[in-house]
Amino acid sequence: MFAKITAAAHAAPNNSVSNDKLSTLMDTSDEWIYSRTGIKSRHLSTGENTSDLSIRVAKRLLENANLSADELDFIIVATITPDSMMPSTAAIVQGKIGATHAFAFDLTAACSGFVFALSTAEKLIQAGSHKGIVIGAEVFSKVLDWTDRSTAVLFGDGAGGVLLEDKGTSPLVIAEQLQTDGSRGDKLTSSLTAVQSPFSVSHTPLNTHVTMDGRAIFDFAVRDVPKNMLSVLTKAQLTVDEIDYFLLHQANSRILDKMAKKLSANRSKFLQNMAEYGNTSAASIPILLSESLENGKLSLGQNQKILLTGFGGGLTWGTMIITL
Ligand SMILES: O=C(O)C1CCN(c2ccc(-c3cc(CO)ccc3Cl)cn2)CC1
Repeated sequence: MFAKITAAAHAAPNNSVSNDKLSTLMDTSDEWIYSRTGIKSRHLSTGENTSDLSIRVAKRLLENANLSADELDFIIVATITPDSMMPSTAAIVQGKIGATHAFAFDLTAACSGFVFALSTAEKLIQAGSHKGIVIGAEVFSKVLDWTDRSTAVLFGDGAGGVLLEDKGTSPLVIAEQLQTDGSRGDKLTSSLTAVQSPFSVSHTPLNTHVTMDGRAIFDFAVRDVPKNMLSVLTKAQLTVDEIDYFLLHQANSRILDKMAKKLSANRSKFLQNMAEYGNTSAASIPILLSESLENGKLSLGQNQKILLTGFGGGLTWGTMIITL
């Protein structure tokens, strides 16, 4: 059998913060933020951590699929804002929902995390696992520098996920290509840790907050990512017109404009919800997927072909063309 997405869900903190609200905290404006990014507001935690959002998603997935947690074989959480490194956020979820037969691990690939995790999960199903959940989750608000308006206004908190089961009668993934370029990793960083011990000879103070060379990352997104998308279309022997919808990492609406142009694709096929969520990193694609299934744009079991592309810190980027 093949892997199949049999449920999707998403969750976000109730606290929605508008651009105007942010302009009372720092020198910015709704006009600047919206015109440059397409973001109008974002959900920001008032106390929920990444595991709490992930647990809400996991419980909704199990409800939607009428499954009990002890039927799960694995849980993967893609995040760069875990509650802790040890235990992993996935392990916390496993314990809290009672998935007693599931192995669980976090996966770190920044804004490409959900795509990397879904690709990994498909291979677990092909290798014999029967049911697993893949969650992208972030509480980005805890790693942002709230005195840096160039990054603080861009990101938000949230989680989304899918249930994978070995019920497919054809492959889930038509084609994929995952890529990394660590030589440009310094262009987008967070949570740096220094070597500090009785044996360390010196240490330079680190900026543990999110740092981003916006120009470099924007250029990376416009130059490298479309090439990756086109090569996966070629591998799949599909044209852009044969893709029903494009679900790209929700970093910036102008990026989606440029991607659609580069691919000579219909811009209206590039779904987006950054207006409400901002950039939720590894959570952005699964939240968009879950909302698009809820609003009927996407449907499970109708053989829709969708193209998922994540891109961001690492640098990492990756595209999967999947059949729903
Ligand atoms: O001055 C302007 O117009 C600014 C210029 C800088 N901007 C940026 C730059 C980069 C990103 C971004 C971030 C990630 C990380 O998830 C991934 C992919 C991208 Cl393309 C988002 N916004 C905002 C508007």
